[in-house]
Amino acid sequence: MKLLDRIENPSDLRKLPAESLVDLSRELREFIIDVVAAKEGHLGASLGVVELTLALHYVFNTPEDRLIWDVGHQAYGHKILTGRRKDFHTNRQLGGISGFPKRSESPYDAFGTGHASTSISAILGMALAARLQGKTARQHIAVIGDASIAGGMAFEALNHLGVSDTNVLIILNDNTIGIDPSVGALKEYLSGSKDIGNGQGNLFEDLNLYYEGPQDGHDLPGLINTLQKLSERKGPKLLHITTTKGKGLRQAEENQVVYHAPGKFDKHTGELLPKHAEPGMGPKYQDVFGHTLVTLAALNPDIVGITPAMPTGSSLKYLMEAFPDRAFDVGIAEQHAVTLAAGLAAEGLIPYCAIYSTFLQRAYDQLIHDVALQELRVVFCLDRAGLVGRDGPTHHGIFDIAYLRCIPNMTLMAPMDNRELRNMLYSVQAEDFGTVAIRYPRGASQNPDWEQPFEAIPKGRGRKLKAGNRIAVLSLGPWGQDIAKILPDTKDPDAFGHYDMRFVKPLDADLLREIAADYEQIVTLEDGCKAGGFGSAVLEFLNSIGYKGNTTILGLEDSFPPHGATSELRHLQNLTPDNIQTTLNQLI
Ligand SMILES: Cc1ncc(C[n+]2csc(CCOP(=O)(O)OP(=O)(O)O)c2C)c(N)n1
Ligand SMILES: CC(=O)[C@@H](O)[C@H](O)COP(=O)(O)O
Ligand SMILES: [Mg+2]
Repeated sequence: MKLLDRIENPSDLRKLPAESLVDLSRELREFIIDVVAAKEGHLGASLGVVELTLALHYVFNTPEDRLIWDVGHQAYGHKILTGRRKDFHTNRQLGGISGFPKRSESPYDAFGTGHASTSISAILGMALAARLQGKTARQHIAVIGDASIAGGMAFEALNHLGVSDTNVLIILNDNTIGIDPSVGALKEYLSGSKDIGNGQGNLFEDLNLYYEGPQDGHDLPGLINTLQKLSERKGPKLLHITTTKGKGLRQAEENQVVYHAPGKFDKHTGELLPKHAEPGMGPKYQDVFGHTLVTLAALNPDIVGITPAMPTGSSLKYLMEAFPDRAFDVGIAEQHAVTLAAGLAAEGLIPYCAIYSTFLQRAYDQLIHDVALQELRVVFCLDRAGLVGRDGPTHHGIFDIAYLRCIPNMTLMAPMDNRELRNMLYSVQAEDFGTVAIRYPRGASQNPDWEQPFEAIPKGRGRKLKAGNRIAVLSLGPWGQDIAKILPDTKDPDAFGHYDMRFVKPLDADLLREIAADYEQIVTLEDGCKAGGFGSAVLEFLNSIGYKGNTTILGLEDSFPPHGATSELRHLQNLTPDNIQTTLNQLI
């Protein structure tokens, strides 16, 4: 029997002699590789912390001692050792375990994560609570990566931690990379000062933390030793370890960007399995964005690009390659990215700031105070808008319509397909739309021949795609393509008109008046939360002009959608193309 099969939870682990843990680390790595090869998910980060994970659960008394994993994409080993080995094959599947720590899933998941740089604040909160509640023996540990510790929240928390006199241990897992290589002065400080442990000018010691390191994070006996020593030391402390992302799988070590989340691969050879593109599909929306921006930047010298730590994911990397001086990866720093864009715009440049919809949530005040209020011309390219699939509730980009449309001076639009995305990106530099957000989803678009000559889209103008005589369907974004396919198969195709509204703000008031005059019913459709979204905006307008017909809003219910394939999540919301067709038939 394998050692790993004997571990139901960390108390089993703690019964093992320390000498057997190196064998266990091999088994744990192999287990992660086996499952992720077939089921997909985040790989490199978990492989890099196998020794750390074993050492932490061996030395500390989890779950009584609190352990938080920043971002949480590196917590697969933690899940496997804490009661979820048998369920691990369900990782990120609908109804299965989450790909991130989740409080409702296990008492060992002390804090839910997914977005970066939260762990130090959260663990400090727990440590302060322990002190107030008289739990003086409890230990509090946060594991944070070299890219995540550069995030503003982490710095804010370190500032507090250093004067807190709490029982907190921060483990800085330094593998010199985030998803893409880490950037910035802190990265240079960490990688350039191999002897920052010598006490001279050590940033962390200067912030009042007891510091140990840099230490080899793959030396399991060494780690256990250090953690045992640190567990006996009171006060805030930081252990700096160096690890290799992807450790134990050659390809993952050599190609760390791709093997961050590689998709399916051969568990024996490590080679990626080919992805089968569906016939008739176009490139990913991200690539349409990335390549179009390069074309536009060549035409317009005022264009610059910004990404907070997602050059590959957002495809801003193409601009970084073509115009290195005009593209900025600022690291995990969404708030800085937005205000940086404001500064560039204030000087007359046109920043295209590519941010995942879910991560822009973090920079809401910057968006209002630094950009919109000052009427600055910044183009927010809101990637991963709508349901994102297996990353789940921490990552769905479903709130942006609601949180953006209430901001004065904003223009908010969504392309129905890749050509429209291309034309929107073109239009916002040809004409001044002010502060703009263009939202588009994760993954493949339709239309292989998307690179057509640019056509300007006038601000606030939707378009009629099909006339009808009873019910108007007003779609926003790519789900409009489903409508175009569904309508001919409804019970009465002539009944339905179809409008691609393109803009949530400003709404196309002229077109809406026309629609209200011509149709007895209106249906809206969006890949976003219904509460306060596009449908709400249309309903508010129709109410203001005294529309007497029925309005049906189709969108996501007032809940956090779980993780799973996007098609499954649409099914749960009654929003697959088939579901929508049924709904439309019922309205006739
Ligand atoms: C606020 C926020 N921005 C961006 C991301 C996307 N993201 C997930 S993991 C990651 C890199 C994390 O790097 P690091 O902290 O060094 O951990 P490692 O992957 O190297 O273990 C990024 C940018 C995120 N999860 N949260
Ligand atoms: C953990 C994290 O936040 C990222 O790795 C995220 O999973 C990336 O999502 P995409 O795969 O959509 O780029
Ligand atoms: Mg890292």
